Amino acid sequence: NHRRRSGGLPYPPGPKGDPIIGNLRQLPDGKKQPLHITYKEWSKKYGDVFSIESFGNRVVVLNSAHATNELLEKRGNIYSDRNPGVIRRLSTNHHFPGMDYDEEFRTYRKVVNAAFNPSAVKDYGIIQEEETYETLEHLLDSPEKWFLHMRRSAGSVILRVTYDHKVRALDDHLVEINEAAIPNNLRAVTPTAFVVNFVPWLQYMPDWFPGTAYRPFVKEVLDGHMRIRDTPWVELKERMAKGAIKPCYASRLLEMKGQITGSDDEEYVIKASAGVMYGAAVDTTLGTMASFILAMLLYPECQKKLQAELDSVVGTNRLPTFADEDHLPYLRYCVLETLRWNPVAPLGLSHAASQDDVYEGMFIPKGSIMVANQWAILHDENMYPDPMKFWPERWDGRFPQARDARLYAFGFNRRMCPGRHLAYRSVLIMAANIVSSFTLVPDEKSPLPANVSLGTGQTFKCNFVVRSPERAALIRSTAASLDASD
Ligand code: HEM
Repeated sequence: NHRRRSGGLPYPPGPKGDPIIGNLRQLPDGKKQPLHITYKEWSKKYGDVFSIESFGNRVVVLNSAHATNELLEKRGNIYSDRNPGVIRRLSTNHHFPGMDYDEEFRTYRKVVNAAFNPSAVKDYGIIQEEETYETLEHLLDSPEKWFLHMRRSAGSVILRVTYDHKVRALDDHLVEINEAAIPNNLRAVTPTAFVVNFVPWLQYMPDWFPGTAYRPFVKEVLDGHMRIRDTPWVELKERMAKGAIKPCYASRLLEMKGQITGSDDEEYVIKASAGVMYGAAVDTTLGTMASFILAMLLYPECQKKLQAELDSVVGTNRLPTFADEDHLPYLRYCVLETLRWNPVAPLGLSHAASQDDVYEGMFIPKGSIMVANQWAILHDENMYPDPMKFWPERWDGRFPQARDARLYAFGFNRRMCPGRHLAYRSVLIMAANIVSSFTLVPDEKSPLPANVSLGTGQTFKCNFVVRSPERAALIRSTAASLDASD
């Protein structure tokens, strides 16, 4: 069958496996070193496109911009499904990040883009500024809890943007139901997490049969989706009925209801799409902020240069706003460099092939899981010389071959992160304000990690030294004016 479908062409090369279980024994578990590093090493041996296989499931790993351009971008129409695991499929119920690239998915993306395109996102700038100023005050009060303050801030930005719901503390009820759903969602999209993903006929066996214990898990995932969709929606509708709501993703889309895609169930699409935002936004934005802070600690000369730019453009009598962005090139380089130097999703979110395909003489069968090693691309020395170094100046035009880090850090083509404009601006405004108000100094007794990885809850110590009593007073007075307008 393979010979007929592939015309005798080989699969992309890879480590030699065993019969049936394939590469199961070679699969790195990521404990010794992160997977993206192992994959980059293997790409030197097998080529920038290599593959591994187990129980007939093939994973194709793309380690170069050339390969992601040729496949995920140019042939995006056949490489935009999600991984074909049974669990992913069973737990996708209107959860669009897990959907294949089908009609329903396209409706969701249309709706999301209507409220998250670059011009719509500008309207949320005021929310991002206010949450940033509030975080500065929290950093003055309890700098040792910087990670928690930023978590609150990231949560409040996304819940205000989505539902006009302000988060005052991390015990907020919407934060809690969203946080509770995240681990299950991550497990649901991990192809190796359940036997039934490898042995699909298990789904037709009775509950007593070994390997069917995934069923309560799927129910839990689906229940979690319902909770995070319904709870804020009911509250939103109540407040809208009273006329007590500021413009946000949900209200903006409800005003356009019926005109976005023409479909009858547009309100359900708005509600279900809103429900995925917290989970997609918080850890990613927070991880990127933590990477920025780490970079400022490890590269104090960059921090000094950024402070000098902010001082000369913004001065000392006010805090940075989005209106300053165009005058702060070094700030923009620092944010791009953060996304490149320590991408928080180093292997992105895998896609899948919806058809058989041939690439440079290699056969890629339908259903293959496509992993883009975004970290390897963002550390390709042909585009980014001296790639391990945090070097914002690389973005000043001196390397014409350096493609914008956002083209890789946010994924590809039809699945590319729809929150990228919002995310970029969240990091930019927070980075500007923190460095303009504080000097970040490493803690002498605690060594710094070399990088930050997502979802581990791993953090590090950083001293936030306010730059002057006047700046502290400015933070207090700005935060007080926010409280007054609340
Ligand atoms: C710096 C922060 C962020 C990074 C690095 C990031 C990165 C990514 C990546 C790599 C993907 C997978 C793309 C692909 O499959 O090719 C993705 C998907 C997604 N992101 Fe983000 N993201 C960030 C912030 C956000 C924010 C703030 C939101 C919401 C406002 C968001 C919403 C989503 C959604 C809904 C998807 C799924 C898209 C789909 O399946 O079609 N992300 N993101």
